[in-house]
Order: sequence, then C-alpha cells, then structure tokens
Amino acid sequence: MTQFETYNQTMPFLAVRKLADADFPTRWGHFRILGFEGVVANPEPCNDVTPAPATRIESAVALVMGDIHSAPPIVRIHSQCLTGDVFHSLRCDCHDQLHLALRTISEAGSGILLYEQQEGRGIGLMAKLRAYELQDNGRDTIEANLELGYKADCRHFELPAEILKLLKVPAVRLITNNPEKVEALEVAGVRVVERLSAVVASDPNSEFYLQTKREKMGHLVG
Ligand SMILES: Nc1nc2c(ncn2[C@@H]2O[C@H](COP(=O)(O)OP(=O)(O)OP(=O)(O)O)[C@@H](O)[C@H]2O)c(=O)[nH]1
Ligand SMILES: [Zn+2]
Repeated sequence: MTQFETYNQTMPFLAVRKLADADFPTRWGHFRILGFEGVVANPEPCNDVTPAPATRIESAVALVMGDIHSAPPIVRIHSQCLTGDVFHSLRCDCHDQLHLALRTISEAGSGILLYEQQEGRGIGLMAKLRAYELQDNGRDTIEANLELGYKADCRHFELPAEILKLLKVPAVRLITNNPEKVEALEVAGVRVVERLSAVVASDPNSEFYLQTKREKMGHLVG
C-alpha cells in the first residue's frame, strides 16, 4: 500500500483567515504576498515526549501571481527548509525546487506558491539539525527522525488546501514529486488536474536523501 492510498485527513481546521495582503516584487516578477493563519483542532503529537496541545496555530505565506481563476493555476506547496532555501544546502533538493517553482510560475505568468512553516518535515529546526548529526553517522532521514522519537514525517497539508479554497481555487496543477500532497489536496476537496514534476539536477551530497525519498517515501524522483 502506498502513502497515496493511506493519507488520512486527521486534523480539521477550526478557522483559517487571511492576515495580510501586500505588493511583492521579486526577481521572478511581480507577486502579491499574502499571510494566512489557521487554528488546528486536536493536532496529533509529532513525537513521543511532548504532548500535543488542544489547539495549535499554524501560519503560511502565499505568493500569488497573475490570473489564478480562469484556469487551474500552477501551484507549489513548499515546506520550509532554512538550510536549503536560505543557505543553499546541498544535503537536500529544496533550494532548487523553490527556484524551479518560482521560475515555472513566472514563465506561465500566473500561479501560487504556498510556503508552509513546517521546517524539517514538521519536526522543527533544532530537531532537524540533530537528525543531520545522526545522518552523518549513517542513518537515513527516516531512521534519524524515528531515533529522535519523531514520526518519519509530521507534516499535513490541510492548511494549504484551506488557503486554496479561501482564494476560490477549486482545481490546480501541482508541482511536486510527493504523491501524498496530491492525495491531501484531493481529500480536502481541491482537484489536482495535473502533477508537474519537481525533479531538479541531482548532487552527490543529496543522492542518499533522494534515494530515501524514492525508496521509502514513494516520491517520484526518477
Ligand atoms: N527531518 C528532516 N527534514 C528534512 C531533512 N532535509 C530536509 N528536510 C525537510 O524536508 C521538507 C521537504 O520535504 P521533501 O521530502 O524534500 O519534499 P516534499 O516537500 O515532501 O516533496 P516535493 O513536493 O516533491 O518537494 C522541508 O520541510 C525540509 O526542511 C532532514 O534531513 N531531516
Ligand atoms: Zn531542504
């Protein structure tokens, strides 16, 4: 059974609201930058030591370019990766994927980049750095998460789905290699009419990371 078949929507949002909407010029062209906040009811705990609170507030940013309503727009759901997105780490493919998405939207003249603050697949920055240490000693990304007491992947994708609904976008062309994102949107009622590959040039430093995604997480990475 693949992750695509097993995705569960377990964390209903009590409320999602737009907090900000501003002009946003970038080297890829002109966007609007929107800030969103969602309140999750009964969030699942991500590790076996910290109990989950009754509710949790999550936030995400949307970069919106052009006309997103006359046809299903290109959409990228990007999970925060400080090390890749900001510092151009070669341990993962996040930086190149972020740029691929922005370039693709720019070339199309329209689209949405949803940037979710789910650092380290939701385990947080400090735990991700500790996971790096374990990977330096031979563990893969999943083994490292589990050894630290976390789930292999603590993310869920309800917030981006709810943001798309707020933006009145019922169908999308999604840039991803992760079938779970496709399934999550479909479960939440946003149709994925096309999946666009997010495969980027590989680097020797990220080979093991990509191999784990392909072999253990079902990602469509070549
Ligand atoms: N726990 C952990 N998270 C990592 C590590 N390297 C990158 N990440 C996080 O992984 C997330 C990106 O997930 P990926 O599995 O690379 O890709 P994806 O978003 O599921 O799928 P795509 O849409 O195809 O990019 C970001 O939140 C990164 O911070 C790592 O070594 N350990
Ligand atoms: Zn990364």
